[in-house]
Amino acid sequence: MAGRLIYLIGPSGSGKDSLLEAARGPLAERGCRIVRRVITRSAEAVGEAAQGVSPAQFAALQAEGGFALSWQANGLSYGIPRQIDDWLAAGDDVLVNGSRGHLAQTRARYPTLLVVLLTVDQAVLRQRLLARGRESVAEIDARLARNAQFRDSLQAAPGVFLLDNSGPLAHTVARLLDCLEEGHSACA
Ligand SMILES: Nc1ncnc2c1ncn2[C@@H]1O[C@H](COP(=O)(O)OP(=O)(O)O)[C@@H](O)[C@H]1O
Ligand SMILES: O=P(O)(O)OC[C@H]1O[C@H](OP(=O)(O)OP(=O)(O)O)[C@H](O)[C@@H]1O
Repeated sequence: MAGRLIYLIGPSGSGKDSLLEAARGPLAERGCRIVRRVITRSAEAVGEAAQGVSPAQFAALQAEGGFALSWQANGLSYGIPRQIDDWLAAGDDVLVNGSRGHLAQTRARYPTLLVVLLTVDQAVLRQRLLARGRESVAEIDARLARNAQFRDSLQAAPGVFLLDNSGPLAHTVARLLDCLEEGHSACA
């Protein structure tokens, strides 16, 4: 039986990367893979969760069909390696750090996907982005404005599992694992 694509989305700074890192071990124990993204971000700003490439390298990978999914946002290009289709076909679940802006296209390609929307209060979000210190204040403001565009429509959308990350990360990890194990209606 084919595995399930779990599409984790949420505003920049909501904690997607932190959640993936914290849940990496328990997810692996449950046979769920986490794919490493390809991003046109400098190598020092990416880690285990992503591979940094130049725009030319990204274009070459895309041209040779290397991506199952790809999108542009925040001035960067993001690619999800095509390898996920082999994993899914082999019956493994695959968790992807995705894009809200690319949700419709992802749903078209993977109709049975589980969408997990990470939410955080906007004021907390701003504090977390400032504390993370990866972007300039102008870039942070642009991310917050982008979040405001998506927030209301996505939080009310059917088939989207809302996962609040305003509290301790350990709670969010536990809730994610519950969702995957219990077959919440949005997880079915
Ligand atoms: N539950 C949490 N409580 C406190 N800080 C958090 C929590 N989750 C994430 N953070 C912090 O918020 C910042 C943004 O998290 P990050 O994982 O980089 O978000 P994203 O990948 O969604 O942009 C990081 O500095 C991270 O340490
Ligand atoms: O359409 P959106 O939902 O806004 O998403 C756009 C991109 O921004 C996030 O990545 P990014 O590398 O910027 O992660 P960050 O959240 O850590 O900044 C997200 O994972 C998407 O790749």
